Amino acid sequence: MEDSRLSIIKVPQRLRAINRAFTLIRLIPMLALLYYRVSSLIFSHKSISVFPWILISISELIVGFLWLLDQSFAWQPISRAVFPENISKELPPIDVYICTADPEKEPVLNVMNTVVSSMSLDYPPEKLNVYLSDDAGSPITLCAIKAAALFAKSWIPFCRKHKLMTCSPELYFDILKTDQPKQGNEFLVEEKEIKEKYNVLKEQVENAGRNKTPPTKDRPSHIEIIHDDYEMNVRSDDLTNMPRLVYVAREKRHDEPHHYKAGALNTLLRVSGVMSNSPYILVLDCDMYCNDPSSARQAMCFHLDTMITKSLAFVQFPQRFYKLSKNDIYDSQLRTVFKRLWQGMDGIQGPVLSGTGFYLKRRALYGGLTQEKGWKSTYLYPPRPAFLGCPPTNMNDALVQGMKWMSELFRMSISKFSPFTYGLTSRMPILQSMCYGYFMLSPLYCIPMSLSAMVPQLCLLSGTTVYPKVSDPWFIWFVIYFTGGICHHLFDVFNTGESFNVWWNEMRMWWIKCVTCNIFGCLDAIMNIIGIKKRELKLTNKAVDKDELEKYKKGNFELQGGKIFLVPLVILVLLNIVSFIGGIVRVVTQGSFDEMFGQVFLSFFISILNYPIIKEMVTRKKNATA
Ligand SMILES: O=c1ccn([C@@H]2O[C@H](COP(=O)(O)OP(=O)(O)O[C@H]3O[C@H](CO)[C@@H](O)[C@H](O)[C@H]3O)[C@@H](O)[C@H]2O)c(=O)[nH]1
Ligand SMILES: [Mn+2]
Repeated sequence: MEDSRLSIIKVPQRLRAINRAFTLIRLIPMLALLYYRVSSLIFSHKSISVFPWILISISELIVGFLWLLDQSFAWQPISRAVFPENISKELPPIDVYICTADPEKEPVLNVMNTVVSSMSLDYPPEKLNVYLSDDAGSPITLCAIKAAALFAKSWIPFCRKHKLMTCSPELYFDILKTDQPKQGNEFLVEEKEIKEKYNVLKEQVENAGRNKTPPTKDRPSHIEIIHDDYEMNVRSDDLTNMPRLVYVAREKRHDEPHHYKAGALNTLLRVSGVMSNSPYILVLDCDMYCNDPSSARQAMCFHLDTMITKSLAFVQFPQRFYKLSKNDIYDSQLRTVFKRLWQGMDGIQGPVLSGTGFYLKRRALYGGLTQEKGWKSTYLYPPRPAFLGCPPTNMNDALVQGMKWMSELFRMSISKFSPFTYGLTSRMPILQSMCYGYFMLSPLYCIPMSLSAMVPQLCLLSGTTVYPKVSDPWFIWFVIYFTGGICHHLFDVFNTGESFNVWWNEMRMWWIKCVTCNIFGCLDAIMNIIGIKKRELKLTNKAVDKDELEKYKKGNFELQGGKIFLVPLVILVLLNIVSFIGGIVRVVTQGSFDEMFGQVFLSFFISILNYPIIKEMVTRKKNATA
């Protein structure tokens, strides 16, 4: 019985117990601190400066509230494993959707790698249909997809014959050379041949790219079947049959909203509805190479399981990245999201749809995919990444992306889908509402993080205290609260098999995002809402600059191109250095260690956390003056 299961759930009991203990350990000091803040303000015998005190109290209140919501993710984390070899039912057809929007920012060769790798999925080819939506309607992409289809005719049999795992040619030849599973003369000869064919494809794509035509704002739709074995009646054998490949550029009119990716997906739904109408859909961004041909079968371990399929809307895979530097300074692996938040949500009702890398049941879309209709989701974090994307390699790209999210989340938090209206009226279970609430309100972290990097420091410079003295009995609560948080994070990082360095990088990047992306995201949303600024979704840049990549690999930040975006970061970092130095001088000359310790420590902490940023600023300054 046990071995015929398609999937299992792992409930990490120890982790759950430790998480809950940490929640308790921090809840008590948090309440104590809030009491201390309010009571000092009301009954204070001490001379406190009211204004900074209130600002700090507000910060701590917001942090406390968001922290409370955040505990919902740590309450019931689970993980899953699947056994595709146990599938005995007939596999259902799948439509693959790939969206691209701009041949400049999204290199066409990479898009073709996504296309080719998805065509190479280990799935019956007559049950796989790949649709590429080209929102630029670019002749370059159309030309490239034809060349890619030709290349796939050799590539797919090569992958199938040798059972290759890495089915994106770019990854296969360029990055994962070490991944080559086969040896032997025959294989090496074939590999050489296929490499030459890939070089031809590269050349063809490059040539197509040379003849740049500016995108037209108005155009009719263009739908073209690029390859269809069954229509062409070229029934050959199991090794050479290919999935159907379709190119779709939807109609666009400059005065009509096109709804970005959502609009593109809607078009694909309608087009594929007529052509193949498969019951399952795999949604991919143009930079998400399929990296494990078995991902479709893995997803089917849930969709074909009679115990869960009825209410299962989609199976979400995490977004993982190639070319990640060992020292992941931009925290691109998003460990917290994919190993903590998503697994936490999976234990409650399943993760939210994260835009790419999921196998969706078409039927779940009829009448709207909402939780009230009882739809659920599952999450799979397999050992081998199912899909691989391209990480940002400079601060600007890491920012732009974060800001987009923050802006949209903030808009949502004050829309009719806000956790306060939607969560309460839809009678969502409490833990679930907390999860959604956390996502939507997390942009607000910008307030406490900026205030706590500014107010105590300015007060330190002017000699005002905002924390209790070290000798004050209340001080210990601050210590427990602060170190409790640090320890919980550290435990979580170690528990997911990561190092001390990851913990430090995550903390820095989280802080940086709070004082940049979150601030600008909130401002952007507010300006949209009051109508000063038009809402625009900026595409993330996927073209990697060679020098930038080098710098990234060495673990150095690239601040160029950030402009206004980095202003708050630079100001806050400088302020903390100045106030740390000023604070030390004051403590030494006035002997005020007891009352000033908290503030000196905070300035010190923020300064050392941002050491790589300081280093980069100094290097840039030097280079500029040299
Ligand atoms: O008008 C548009 C704009 C974008 N896209 C495509 O949408 C995808 C995602 O855009 P990208 O700029 O790469 O956004 P990211 O910040 O990387 O996107 C993350 O966040 C988005 C939600 O904000 C999700 O939809 C994405 O799947 C997720 O990867 C890409 O394939 C684009 O080509 C279109 O098809 N049409
Ligand atoms: Mn992307």
